[in-house]
Parts: sequence; C-alpha cells; structure tokens
Amino acid sequence: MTGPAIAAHGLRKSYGDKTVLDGVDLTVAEGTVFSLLGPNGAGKTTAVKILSTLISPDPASGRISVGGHDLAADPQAVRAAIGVTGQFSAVDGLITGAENMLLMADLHHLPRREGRRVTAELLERFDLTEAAAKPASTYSGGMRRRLDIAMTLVGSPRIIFLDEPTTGLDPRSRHNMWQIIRELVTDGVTVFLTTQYLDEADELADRIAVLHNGTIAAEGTAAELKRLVPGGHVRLRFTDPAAHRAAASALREATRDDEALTLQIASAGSQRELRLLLDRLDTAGIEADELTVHTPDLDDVFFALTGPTRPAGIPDQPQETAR
Ligand SMILES: Nc1ncnc2c1ncn2[C@@H]1O[C@H](COP(=O)(O)OP(=O)(O)OP(=O)(O)O)[C@@H](O)[C@H]1O
Repeated sequence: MTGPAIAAHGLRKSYGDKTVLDGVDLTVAEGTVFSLLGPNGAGKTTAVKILSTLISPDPASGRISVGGHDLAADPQAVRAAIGVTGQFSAVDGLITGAENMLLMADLHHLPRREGRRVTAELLERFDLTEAAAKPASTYSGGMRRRLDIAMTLVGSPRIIFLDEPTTGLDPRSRHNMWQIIRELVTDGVTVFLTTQYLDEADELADRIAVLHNGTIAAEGTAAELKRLVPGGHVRLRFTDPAAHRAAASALREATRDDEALTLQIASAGSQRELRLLLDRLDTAGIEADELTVHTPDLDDVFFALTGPTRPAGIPDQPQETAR
C-alpha cells in the first residue's frame, strides 16, 4: 500500500437535522496510532462506523480511502484490510473463548488445522489459554476486551479500529491493553483509537485529533497540542487575607483571586524559577500555605478546545479559566 492507511476528506454524517460530523478530514499514516479524542456523543463511534463500512457517510462527503481502497467503490476490500473492536463487541458469551476464536477462523475461511494453530497462538499471546475452555460470559471486562482483539487479529488486519478499548476497565487491565496496542504497532499494524481519556491518547498516540461540534478542533502530536494552551504556572494559596494582599503587592505580575486567596504566576516550573520565586517571598517575609506547580497537559488542551466559551482559533485564556 502506498500513501496513508486512512485518508478521509470532508467526512459528513447527519441524523435528521442533527449534524454529527460536519466535514472532518483525517489522515492516518501507516504503522502509527491515531487517536480521535472527544467527549461523550462527539461522534467518535460514528466516524469509526463509517471508516469501517458499517454505516454510510452522507453523500456530500469527500473521498475516503482505507487501506488504499476507496470506501465507496470497494467496501469489500476495505473490510478485508481492517479489524474493528469496541463498543459493538463480536464476543458471544454463550460459547467458550476458544470457540469464539474458531468461529472467527471459520469466517476467515482458514483451514481447520491453521485455524486451530492461529487460535492457540493468539489465546496464548493474550493470556487467555487458561480461560479458553470457559464460556466468554464468565470473563472479566479486561479478558473480554482481550478476546475481542484476539478475534479481530485472526484475520491479520493491517488496520485496527479500537473504539474506546479501555472504557470501564480497571487500571491494571487498562495498562495491559496499552501494552497490547503498543505491540500491535510494533508489528506494523495501524491503530485508529477513539478514547475519552486524555492520558490514554497522550500515552499511545502518534497523532491526536480533538473532535468537537462535528469538526476537528485541533490535531497534532501530544506535544504540539500542549503548545496550543498557555504555559504552566505556579499557584500560591493563602489562608490569611493579609498575607495574600502582601504577597500580591510583592509579586505584581501575579494574577490574583481575592475570593480563593490565591496568586497565579506564569512559570515553566523549573528549579531556578521556583527558587527565585521563593527568594522573593522570603525577602518580603511572606509564607504561602500551599504552593503548587501546574504544567500544561492534554487536559488543559482538551478543556480549552472543547469548553463552552472557546473563542475562534487557538484559545488565549489561561487554562484555569477555560475549564
Ligand atoms: N442511529 C442514530 N440515530 C440518531 N442519532 C444517532 C445515531 N447514532 C448516533 N447518533 C447520535 O450521534 C451523536 C454521536 O454519537 P457517537 O456514538 O458517534 O458519539 P461518541 O463520540 O462515540 O460518543 P460515546 O463516547 O458516547 O460513544 C450522538 O449525539 C448520538 O446520539
């Protein structure tokens, strides 16, 4: 395949008069993790369903290609190149994990012996060998998700759509899933990941697109997105209003909040900057009750971009007020 694994231009989808996707452009390079990030109801699942041929985009959409195949002209070829797991899980709870896998092997027309080999290998890889003979309904949430991904891999897809793969999982299972996703990418698979979790996108994604109001509000690497919001700051909190007032006059550049009795000073949080700040407070004979250092993270980006009062373009207000 030459070109990107996924390229969508002007993706549109409406239900009645509700516009869910309003001209979304997506480009995902082969062998990378692309994360579509958005709050509940933003349209992430809708995008996955369109790109995986489960539903049709609106006719006004531009060209969409997945795995080098035109989605409209050759949906069969797209289906052969992809795997989808997520909210619409393919796991059948009434049969065992191994039976679910063998069913998948049959669907992919693998010869019996090959099907059994691939099944055993994948069950082993996803730490499901012990549970293989038990009905899938007895599996924990994490085991079920692992089985779901293992089933998807039976067909050796080059592109995998993971729709909120860790929603509802406990922290250990989430980290297991992250490890599985990293291994997939090491094997050259392209992963299209939707998530509501900023740390997940930060941890895994090569590129992140933030979906908001039907369009991509921002796209880039985690580092690029973090640069969109104002830098970090140090926050000083006081319990004594007089100390707060004195500190405010000693630190004239600080933004003060007289109700919360806090001062906020722009700072990258380096040791040198902190020492200078503490020296200035010492010289003025002021002691803060609490000092916290805040560096921008994806949360800040997310809230700044998807907050109700976002101005057009890149937000220019401090992240605290953007929430
Ligand atoms: N078949 C449908 N008919 C009408 N509205 C729909 C349909 N499918 C989705 N929607 C609406 O489209 C919007 C986007 O839904 P979608 O499931 O894509 O969001 P999401 O970002 O995946 O959110 P979540 O994290 O809650 O799954 C929602 O407001 C949803 O109610």
